Amino acid sequence: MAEITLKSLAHTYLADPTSSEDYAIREMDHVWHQGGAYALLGPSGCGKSTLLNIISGLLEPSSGEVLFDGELVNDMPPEARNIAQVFQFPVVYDTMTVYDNLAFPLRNVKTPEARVHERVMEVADVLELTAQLKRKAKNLTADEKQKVSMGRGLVRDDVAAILFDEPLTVIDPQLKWKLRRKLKEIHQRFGVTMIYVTHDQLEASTFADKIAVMYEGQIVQFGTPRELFEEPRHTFVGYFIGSPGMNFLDVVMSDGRVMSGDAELVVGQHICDAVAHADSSNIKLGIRPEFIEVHPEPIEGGMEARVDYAQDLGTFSIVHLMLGNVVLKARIAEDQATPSSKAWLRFPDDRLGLYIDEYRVESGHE
Ligand SMILES: Nc1ncnc2c1ncn2[C@@H]1O[C@H](COP(=O)(O)OP(=O)(O)OP(=O)(O)O)[C@@H](O)[C@H]1O
Repeated sequence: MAEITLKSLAHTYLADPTSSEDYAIREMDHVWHQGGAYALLGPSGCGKSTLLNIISGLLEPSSGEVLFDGELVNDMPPEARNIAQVFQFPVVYDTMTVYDNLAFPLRNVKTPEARVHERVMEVADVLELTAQLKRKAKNLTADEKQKVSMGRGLVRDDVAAILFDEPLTVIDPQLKWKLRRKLKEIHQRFGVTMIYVTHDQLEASTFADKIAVMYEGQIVQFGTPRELFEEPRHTFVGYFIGSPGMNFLDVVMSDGRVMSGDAELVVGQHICDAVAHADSSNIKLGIRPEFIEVHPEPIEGGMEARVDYAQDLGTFSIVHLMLGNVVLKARIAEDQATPSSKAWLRFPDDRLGLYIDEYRVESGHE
């Protein structure tokens, strides 16, 4: 097992990059601590696979350093890095039995047969493959093949880390959930560093203790699922995490008032001061749909809004609102009255985030 450090790492696939947009990985520093269960979460094309391939050595970065336990590994080939990688699609030897497939990575490093047997049986047990051990891999279903592929990644206990690149894509939805829990269990049992790539927030938060959210080649936040939900450091994290995502209101200061579109916002003095002193014209206030207070009657400090419509989703409703010409979504619990045409909104001070140039700034909550 190892601590993996990325120092001033950047990668471009172009021969002559001219701007930061030409980089699949924009310069970053990051540490994956030994033994952690991590997710690398982000939309398609943000650079997740590129980053994994740089860690495993399949790809050489354009600049920067990759260190395992402080040792520079940039020039080390993938086989010497001791990294197990599980890909989106199964990598199995069709003509071998399941047992031999699972044993392969161990025999490859000359593990004694008694130990091979012990580990194969242990991994087969966790992945519920024991009954299939004697079958040829070519006769397995796609789900079973991917389980074998994952097993091959998990079977060695001396690896620096195991990297999973969207490993459950081909798995039947019902089995997906079960396998995610299994992976978590395996992590707890074996304690190896795991980095799990996905574009699915649910998948990331069921597996990982900490999630790195990637956007346009950068890790914009690294935190627990709760931190990402409660204090998104970047507007992208706000949009991407949560369902629906965070509301963001473009704001400006006008005659001493904080305005969003044609609506005056009722916010604390420290927010007014921060907006007034911001050194940018890209200023947003963010608030999660869960944290907007929605009142059916006028209330002190309430901002009058029009109710467009409400979606009843069983245990809660999503109310679509217009505050002046600004569209907002609020989430209301089932036991709370859903307003029909008008509502009065309050933004609790401690739930508001101020974002300047897309990054959250501390606004000095009182
Ligand atoms: N071999 C390559 N040659 C050129 N450009 C590439 C290559 N591989 C990836 N890219 C580009 O690099 C960027 C990052 O791609 P990458 O595959 O790392 O993203 P990703 O987050 O893993 O996406 P996905 O979830 O779709 O796999 C994208 O713009 C992609 O088009």
